[in-house]
Amino acid sequence: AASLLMMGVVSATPAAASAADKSFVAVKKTQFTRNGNPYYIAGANFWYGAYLGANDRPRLLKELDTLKAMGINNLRVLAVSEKTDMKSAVRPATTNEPGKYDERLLAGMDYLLAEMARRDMTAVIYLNNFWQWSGGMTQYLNWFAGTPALDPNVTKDYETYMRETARFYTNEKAQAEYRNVIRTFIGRKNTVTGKPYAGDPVIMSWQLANEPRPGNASSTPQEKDIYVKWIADTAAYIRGLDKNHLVSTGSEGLAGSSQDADLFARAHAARDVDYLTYHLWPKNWGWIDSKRVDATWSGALEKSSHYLNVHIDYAKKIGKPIVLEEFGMDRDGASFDIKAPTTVRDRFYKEVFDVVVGRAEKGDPIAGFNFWAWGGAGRAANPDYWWKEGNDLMGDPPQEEQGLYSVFDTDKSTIALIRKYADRLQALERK
Ligand SMILES: O=C1NC[C@H](CO)[C@@H](O)[C@@H]1O
Repeated sequence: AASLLMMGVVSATPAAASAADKSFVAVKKTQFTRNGNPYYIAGANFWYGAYLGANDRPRLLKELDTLKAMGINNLRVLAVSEKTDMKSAVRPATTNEPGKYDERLLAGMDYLLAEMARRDMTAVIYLNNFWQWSGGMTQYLNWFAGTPALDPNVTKDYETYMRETARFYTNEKAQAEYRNVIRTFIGRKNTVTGKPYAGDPVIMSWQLANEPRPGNASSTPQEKDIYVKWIADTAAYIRGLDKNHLVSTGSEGLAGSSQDADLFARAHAARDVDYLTYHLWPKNWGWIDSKRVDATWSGALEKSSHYLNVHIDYAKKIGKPIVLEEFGMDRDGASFDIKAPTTVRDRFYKEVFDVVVGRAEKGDPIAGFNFWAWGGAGRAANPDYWWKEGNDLMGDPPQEEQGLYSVFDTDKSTIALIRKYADRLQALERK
């Protein structure tokens, strides 16, 4: 135990702070509070933040300073990755095989959290992934069910991938190892600050996974019940380890709930799920054709506006805050080139912000946003824009072209837009 303690893997002391400690983000009816004030999220997706904490600290500090300067107060980051043969997954992984965790990479999260705390930022940390780009649930099944980890970028068969990946929820050995990872991670002591994670207010929320889905579009009532139970049980397990931090699911909303509003409500009614999440992807969901924007923009805007508003209405009914923790749009003409304009992206971001910030200002239960995703100083390394091990990491994980949705440090118009709306949200904290 001493060696584990020395490695900062387990904490010797229980969570230092009590739940009454106001420095932790908490929920009060349908709002977040922090340090006794309302708290709003002007956030970024920064999935690779801990990787920079391990492998490129000078770049990490620069990215955090740039993000702080544009009003960002929250980062949504990947906790762990699983080693896999799947081509479009990030390498190296924090988990090389069940129970074998890379301490050097885990210490990357220590450094990230220490530097975020110095900038008064908070972190939403997801502990698994429904998608393949960090190994994720399908890799757990490869370990414990012996099923092949089928990279949907290769098979092009997402329906099969989603149905098979959802078997993760009922595979006992996979669940046991997932809980080992949760316990190891939440029980960790930060090797930079000496603080136990469970007692560190820099963390806002533990998230079950990135975009967990009940299965594919035709998921059965039984699969939906399994999904609801997995969320409730896993959220309760996390609560049992850590009474200080919020718990969230990482759901996309209806798009991640087989378009079943009752399922979304049941899944998020769980006692230990503290707030709701949703994601908005007009291009991924086929609402907009980036090469035919004139013909498809109005339909995409109408669907997006409905999606944005209906989930805030769900949050009102369920009585919990909601965060739009992912949204994105590609560059003009579906280009990946950093020199391509971002006219359509900026127009889309403005529409999103007008709904999110506008309804937050009216006191509705929308607590803010995280745009997807910060690319910062990262640059695509290959003419085909695909990622290879050793290349810069950026907002687009390895399963997507490097430059698809990333907001780079040279995208001045988008950064200015984010800053403007971040300021409006921060103004609400002073009321
Ligand atoms: O969580 C996610 N949501 C959408 C992103 C962009 O397609 C994707 O990269 C990621 O898996």
